[in-house]
Amino acid sequence: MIYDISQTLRPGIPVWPGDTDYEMTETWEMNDTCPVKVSSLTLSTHTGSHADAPCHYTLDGLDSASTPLDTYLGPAQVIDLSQSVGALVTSDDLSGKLKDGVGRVLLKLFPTFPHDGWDPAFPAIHPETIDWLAAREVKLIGTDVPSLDPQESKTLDAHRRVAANGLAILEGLVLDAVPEGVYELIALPLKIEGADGSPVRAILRSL
Ligand SMILES: Nc1ccccc1C(=O)C[C@H](N)C(=O)O
Ligand SMILES: [Zn+2]
Ligand SMILES: [Zn+2]
Repeated sequence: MIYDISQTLRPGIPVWPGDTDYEMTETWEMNDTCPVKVSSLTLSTHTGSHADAPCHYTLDGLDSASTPLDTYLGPAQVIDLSQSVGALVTSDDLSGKLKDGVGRVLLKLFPTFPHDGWDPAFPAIHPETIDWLAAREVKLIGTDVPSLDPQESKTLDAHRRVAANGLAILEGLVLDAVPEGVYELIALPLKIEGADGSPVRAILRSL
């Protein structure tokens, strides 16, 4: 079975406060003299379900065109913390839940994904949790919230620990319909030179 865990990119999709609104413009219209329809897109690199690139949070970090592809392909464990999580996910929240050797963890923190709204107080990840996951061979952390750090964070402590441990990040996933378990994750960033992030079409395939 395939679970589509991607937000729909559409006019009005909620974006980070102050960031670029999503817009699609028709540049060619199909008609009697024009055989094609062609559009152009304006959007933030962090719109919807996306992969952060290291250069988003680290000076001289890799861009979306350079991040290793295999990180975004392979076994991933979905863990639902939405009924118990506080402001920050701690390793206590994950203790006893992490299956050995899966390598990718997708954390469901929203009880229901807010498709039409923005929750500025979304749960985030305690920086020590990143070190705890990295110590257990996790190389990708994904979540349904729009950032690993709280919205008001200026120090991006969780992102800093991701950089220190060389993990990959997926944010803005939609996990409402996915039962907890291990799946095959496919969520490749676009090959955009210089980009600090990229929308992904994220899916989970039953193993
Ligand atoms: N668009 C922004 C503008 C300014 C600061 C953060 C954002 C974010 O979108 C957060 C991002 N998704 C992150 O990786 O944490
Ligand atoms: Zn992001
Ligand atoms: Zn991020």
